Amino acid sequence: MGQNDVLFERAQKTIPGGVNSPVRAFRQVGGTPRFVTRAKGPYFWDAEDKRYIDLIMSWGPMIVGHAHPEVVEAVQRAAETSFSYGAPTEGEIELAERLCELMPSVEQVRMVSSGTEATMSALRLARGHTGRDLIIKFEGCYHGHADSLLVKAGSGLLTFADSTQNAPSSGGVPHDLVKHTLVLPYNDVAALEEVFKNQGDHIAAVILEPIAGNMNLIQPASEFLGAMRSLTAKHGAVLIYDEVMTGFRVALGGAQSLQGITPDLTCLGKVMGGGMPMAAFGGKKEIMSKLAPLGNVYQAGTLSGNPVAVASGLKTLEIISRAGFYECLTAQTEKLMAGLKQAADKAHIPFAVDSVGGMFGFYFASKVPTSFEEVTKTNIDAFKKFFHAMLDEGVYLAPSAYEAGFTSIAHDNEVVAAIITAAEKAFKRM
Ligand SMILES: NCC(=O)CCC(=O)O
Repeated sequence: MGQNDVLFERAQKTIPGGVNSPVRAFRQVGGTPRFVTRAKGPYFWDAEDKRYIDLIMSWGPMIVGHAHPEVVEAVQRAAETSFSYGAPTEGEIELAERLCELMPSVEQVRMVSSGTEATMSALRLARGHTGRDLIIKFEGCYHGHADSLLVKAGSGLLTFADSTQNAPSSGGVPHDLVKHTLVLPYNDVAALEEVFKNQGDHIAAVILEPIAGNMNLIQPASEFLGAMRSLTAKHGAVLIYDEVMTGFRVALGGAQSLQGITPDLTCLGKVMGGGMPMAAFGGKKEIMSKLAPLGNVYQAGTLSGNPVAVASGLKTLEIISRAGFYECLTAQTEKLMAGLKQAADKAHIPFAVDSVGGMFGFYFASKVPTSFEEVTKTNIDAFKKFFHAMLDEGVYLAPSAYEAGFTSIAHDNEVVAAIITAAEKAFKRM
């Protein structure tokens, strides 16, 4: 028994399933989760001191690489002045100003501590603003684990549960609550038009991942986004872009900057905190001013705008704003995906790839899927074999075929070449 097995056995005694978030548990692929001891740049080391090239980067946040010296210094400096005040600081204003500058649709922003809090609060705000209850979400999109959003949800719910029923994806979620959640297929314009035609004036909000990253990576068609923007505007519903995953990862201005869409509200997290518990939601001032203490929509948090997390976020945003950052990140990620595809082709394995900025998807299928249904038809057994062969070779992929992958600016030519060499060996072994 190795040290990872020892720790996993010990963890399961006091932590349900041995993990603090289900996607870490290797449930789809089998085997023992790796217990991390340290990380630097594109690498982390496990409890057996084996080094891995990290291709999840904490599921997105670590876009400048692990333990970037400038971020570490900023965090240390902030930590020395206390971890939390529960009172406002100038750093919060600076971070809010920076977020509004980088995403012009965000006129005002409020900070929270996790992506779940951001989407949950945005939804409450949209309902408070419109005085309506109904919301629309899309199959396979995951917006954190707030009750209303756990219907046909992606991420861990797609990996572990039966997400094929139009019922709560999780136990503990009242049917009475999710009856206000309408679920439509991603990229289905006709379904969207139909719902707005019949119930448009009762819809508070449409929430979506503008590039879905919780059912592998799925891109939206531009007609789908265009229809969504015009239908929500016409019927007075709030369009919520959940950019927790895509914000500052696919481009400096998020997916909305690539798509030319101006949402009413945007949810942010992951990269904006540089790996600290930090998230935000923001958008039109007219809507944001409905929040307490100005308006009657309540939302709060002891650690919201936490000074250490603000320092980490501000420094991370500074680094990613430097000239050439996204050009380099995008080129390296594309090079990686092209290399993986070539290696699979050589081994005659049906394989497709996609990427946007520093976010990628690969699929054991002959073409890139465009919907939740297509993703569930990809070859999961082939994925499992590939996952374990890559793990043996020292490359850590998301332990599920239903999650996107993430690179960082530290994934340079040498690292990309090492991943491709590992993949050539892995495909041969399959
Ligand atoms: N799709 C997975 C994630 O975004 C990470 C959050 C989690 O642990 O569920």
